[in-house]
Amino acid sequence: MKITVVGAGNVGSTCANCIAQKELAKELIIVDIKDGLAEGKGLDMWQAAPINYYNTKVKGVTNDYTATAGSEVVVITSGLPRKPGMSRDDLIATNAGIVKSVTENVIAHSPNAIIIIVSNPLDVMTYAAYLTAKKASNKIFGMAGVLDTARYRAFLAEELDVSPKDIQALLMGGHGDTMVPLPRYTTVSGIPVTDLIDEDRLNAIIERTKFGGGELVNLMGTSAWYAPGAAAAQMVEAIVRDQKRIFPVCAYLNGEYGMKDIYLGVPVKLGKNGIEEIIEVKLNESEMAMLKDSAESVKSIMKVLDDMNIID
Ligand SMILES: NC(=O)C1=CN([C@@H]2O[C@H](COP(=O)(O)OP(=O)(O)OC[C@H]3O[C@@H](n4cnc5c(N)ncnc54)[C@H](O)[C@@H]3O)[C@@H](O)[C@H]2O)C=CC1
Ligand SMILES: O=C([O-])CC(=O)C(=O)O
Repeated sequence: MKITVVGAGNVGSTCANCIAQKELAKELIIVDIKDGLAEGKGLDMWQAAPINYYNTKVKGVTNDYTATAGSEVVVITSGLPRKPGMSRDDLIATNAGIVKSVTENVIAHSPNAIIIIVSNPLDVMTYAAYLTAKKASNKIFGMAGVLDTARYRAFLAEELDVSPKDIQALLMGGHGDTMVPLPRYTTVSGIPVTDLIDEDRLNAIIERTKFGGGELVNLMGTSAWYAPGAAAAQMVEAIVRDQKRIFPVCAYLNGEYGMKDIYLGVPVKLGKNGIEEIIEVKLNESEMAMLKDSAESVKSIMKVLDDMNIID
C-alpha cells in the first residue's frame, strides 16, 4: 500500500504522522512545493519510527510527482489556511488553482487513487478536484464532517462529563457556518442526548460547533491541524482497512436528499472502494430546510469557482 499526502504544512504533516503511526501504508510520500519542507518532515517522521514502532517508510519530495506514482490513496491538503477575519470562502481565489494543478499531477501518476480533499473552501475545492480528475465520484470526496462531528462530540463530552468515546453524532451540510448538527441523531451510548442536556445548553454547543474552526483561527492566528489531520487519517484508515465505517463525508450528490451536481456533507459508508453507499437518513422539515440552506451557501461559492473559469 502506497499513500501520498500533498501539502507538508500543519494539516498535511499531522495527517501523515497519524498514517505512519497507524501503519496504514508500506510507503508514505509527502509532497510540498516549498523546497526541502516535505523532505525534512518525512525524514523527521522516519526517525520517529524506531521510537513509535512503525514500519511505514516515510519520504518527502519537493513537487516530484513521479515519487507518488501508483499511490492507492492520496490526501490533498495543499493551499492557504485562513487568518483571523477571513472566512474559508475567501481562500477560493488562491486555493482553486492549487487544488486544480495538484489534482492534475496526482491523476497523471496515480490514475486509480482514491482522493480525499482537505483544502478550503472544502465543498467547492472537492468539486473542483472532481471536475479536474474526471473520475467516479465514489473515489473523490472531502474531509469535513469527521472533524466537525468530532468537535461537536468533544464539546458534548465536556459538558456531560463523559468519555468522548461514548458520544455518537451526525452532522450534515457544507463545511461552513451553515453546517447542520443533528441532535435527533446524537446519542450517548444510545441514550438520546436530548434526555441528558437542556435545550439551551445543547443549542449553545451546536453554535460553538458551527464556528469551531473560527474559534481556533482566532486563538492561533491560523487554522487547526491536530483534529483535521487525525480526521483525514481516520478516513484513510477506513479505506485501507476496508472498515465500512459510517462517517459524514463531503460527497457528490446525484439525487440523494433531492439534490444534484453538488458536493455536500452526508453520511456515507467508507471502505476499500471509497464511498460504498450514501445513506439517506430521514430528515424532518426543519432539518431539511437547514440542509437546503447550507447547499445554497455552497452553491454560491460554486458560482465563484465557475466565474473564475479555470476548470474545463
Ligand atoms: N477540511 C477541513 O476540515 C480543514 C481544512 N483545512 C484547510 O487545509 C489547508 C491546509 O491547511 P494548513 O496545513 O494549516 O496550511 P499550511 O500553510 O500549514 O500548509 C499548506 C501547505 O501547502 C503547500 N502548498 C501550497 N501550494 C502547493 C502546491 N501547489 N503543491 C504542493 N504543496 C503546496 C504549502 O507550501 C504549505 O506547506 C487550508 O486550505 C486549510 O483551510 C484546514 C483544517 C481543516
Ligand atoms: O477553520 C478553518 O479555516 C479550517 C477548517 O476548516 C477547520 O478547522 O474547520
